[in-house]
Amino acid sequence: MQLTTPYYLIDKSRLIRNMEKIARLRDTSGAKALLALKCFATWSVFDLMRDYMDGTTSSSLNEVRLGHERFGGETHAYSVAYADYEIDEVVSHADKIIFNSIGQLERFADRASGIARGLRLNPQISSSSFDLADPARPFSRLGEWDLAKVERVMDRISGFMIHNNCENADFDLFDRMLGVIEERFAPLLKKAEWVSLGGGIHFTGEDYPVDRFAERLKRFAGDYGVQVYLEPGEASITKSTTLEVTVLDTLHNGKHLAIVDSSIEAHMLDLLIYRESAKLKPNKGPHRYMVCGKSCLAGDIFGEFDFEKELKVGDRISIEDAAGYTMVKKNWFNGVKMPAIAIRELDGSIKTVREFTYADYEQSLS
Ligand SMILES: Cc1ncc(COP(=O)(O)O)c(C=O)c1O
Ligand SMILES: NCCCCNCC[C@H](N)C(=O)O
Repeated sequence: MQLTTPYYLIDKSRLIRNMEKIARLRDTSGAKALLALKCFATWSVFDLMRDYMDGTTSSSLNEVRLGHERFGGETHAYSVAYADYEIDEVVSHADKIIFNSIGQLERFADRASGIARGLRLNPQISSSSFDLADPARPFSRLGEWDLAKVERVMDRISGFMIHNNCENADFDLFDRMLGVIEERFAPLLKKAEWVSLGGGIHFTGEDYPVDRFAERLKRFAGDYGVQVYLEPGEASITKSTTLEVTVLDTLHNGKHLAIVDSSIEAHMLDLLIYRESAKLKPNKGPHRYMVCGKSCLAGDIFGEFDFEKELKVGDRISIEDAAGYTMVKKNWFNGVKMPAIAIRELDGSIKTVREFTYADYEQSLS
């Protein structure tokens, strides 16, 4: 039976391709891999993912709890700032807690004395071409960079987290930036037991030199005597998922337009935030359409794509690469029907794991 659109469709066989690359990297480099829940937190596939990854990392109390309860393994807690009322519960779910600032560390170190504590370092360089996602942007609040200040709190921490990559598919750039990190922070790294190099490294992408990457991580671990962690979000789930939609209307207003039963604003928000087009395959043929969402936002547009045939009401469209920063960011703008979440199992069968109803919409408000 055809499922009713819209729905996100996670394909386990595609997900496994990423997982196998991650597992190979762990074996060859000795690095541990933690899923960044901020990017992808659809726990129905955690049973598959946990066989290939060491655990999760988080950005909030809710995420650390989800990681602990639904994924298991090693659970890292990080937040830009913890509130007094949440710190004890955060600690109860975590193996390690990483503070974003010395101020937070000093405030909460004693309440986190039962688990490993760390600090976020900001190396003041990044691979991000997006100001919005650049942790090293001017006046950044993300981590400490003053070596002397960090030296003074070394007795309260055993490791560091450094996240400065963003969709970085260029190994040489990663390598150079790690070199700068070593130059800047060598005295601190030598005193650490573990270092997380964060996420944003696209090592599961095609043609990424995974062996060189593994060798670099292993060398870094050996030089400083640290356990290296990676926090892949996008790299864990890239190309595993589609957003399945249906054409509701077609118009011609100088261009051919197709309106679908979804919304980029509500269901693939990152594309709108970063001004990127959605991806469609094969995107070939003589009929060009602007594929638009059904919210009232004038710019609710997935992109312009080429089709073999003219689109008509009822046609199905599959939007590619719809796992990262989508389901975790979906919202009820315009009350648009929220996509269900479905999984294509390894035997090809599809099961719906979550549907959202009017009650969910109503209960999201009061
Ligand atoms: C600290 C940290 N770790 C990991 C990630 C995951 O990044 P990505 O999904 O690009 O791999 C992020 C992204 O925000 C992050 O801030
Ligand atoms: N596709 C456009 C850029 C996406 C950036 N994603 C990662 C954001 C993450 N929150 C970060 O800040 O590193």
